[in-house]
Amino acid sequence: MIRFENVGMRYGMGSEVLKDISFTLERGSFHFLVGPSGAGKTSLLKLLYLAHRPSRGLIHYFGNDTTEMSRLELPKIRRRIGVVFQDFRLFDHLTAFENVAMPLQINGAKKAQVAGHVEELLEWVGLKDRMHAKPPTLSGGEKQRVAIARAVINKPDLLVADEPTGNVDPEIAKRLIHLFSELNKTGTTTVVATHDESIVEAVGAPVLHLNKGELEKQRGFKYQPYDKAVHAAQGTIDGPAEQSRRAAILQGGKQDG
Ligand SMILES: Nc1ncnc2c1ncn2[C@@H]1O[C@H](COP(=O)(O)OP(=O)(O)OP(=O)(O)O)[C@@H](O)[C@H]1O
Repeated sequence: MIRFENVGMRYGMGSEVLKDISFTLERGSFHFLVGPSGAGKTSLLKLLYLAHRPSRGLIHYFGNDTTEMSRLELPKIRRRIGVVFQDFRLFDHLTAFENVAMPLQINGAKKAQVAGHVEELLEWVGLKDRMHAKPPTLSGGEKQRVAIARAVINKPDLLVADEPTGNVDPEIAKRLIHLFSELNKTGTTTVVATHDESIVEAVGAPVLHLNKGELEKQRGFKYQPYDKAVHAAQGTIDGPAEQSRRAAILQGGKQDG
């Protein structure tokens, strides 16, 4: 469903912070992303939630090649992705309830439909009694839980979470990971970047291990080379034009900041 092939990424004119990243995320899979500080986890997540374009390589999304997508098409795909940012990015002028309700309202849900659903989710993350509070009055862990509720309320096709348990105690962390795995069971492909080895061990999901911008180990991970995947999906082999287009992109011929 999502495939990276020989992906590189750089910030501006700097050197590559991600190099030759290749993996496939099957629909409905759950993966952890681990690695030391500065390894490139947040950068890889930015590629995954389409906030940044690769400097080389191919990223396929829900059957589309992102290097071919226009800036108008990207927002449509982004609406299918829930993101928990490391720094939360809540709207300070809105209450916890309003922050969580926002993705539903953007998608056109009626106010009456929204209320019950938002309350239920806030209760689940242990914040029902804080739902009318605004982010500046919430603790770090409370903000994190609001950010998680907002990311999952739409049942996204892909959930990307950057250190989602970094500010909460172990009991809440367990609960949040349980929420992710429940959502995952309903079909949401999930990628969680974390430093917390105990969570990785407890869940036992496949792990992407980044080190200095490279994928070092892929425990329990299945990578199918592009040609084989296309061949399997379509029963065809790419024509020469497609092959040379791909070769040019993989060599960095098609750049974008
Ligand atoms: N906006 C940016 N501009 C330039 N370089 C950046 C930017 N953001 C990150 N980097 C660099 O990219 C590399 C990877 O950073 P990244 O934040 O992806 O790592 P990380 O594994 O998420 O680290 P941490 O665990 O500390 O959050 C680092 O060398 C970092 O200095």
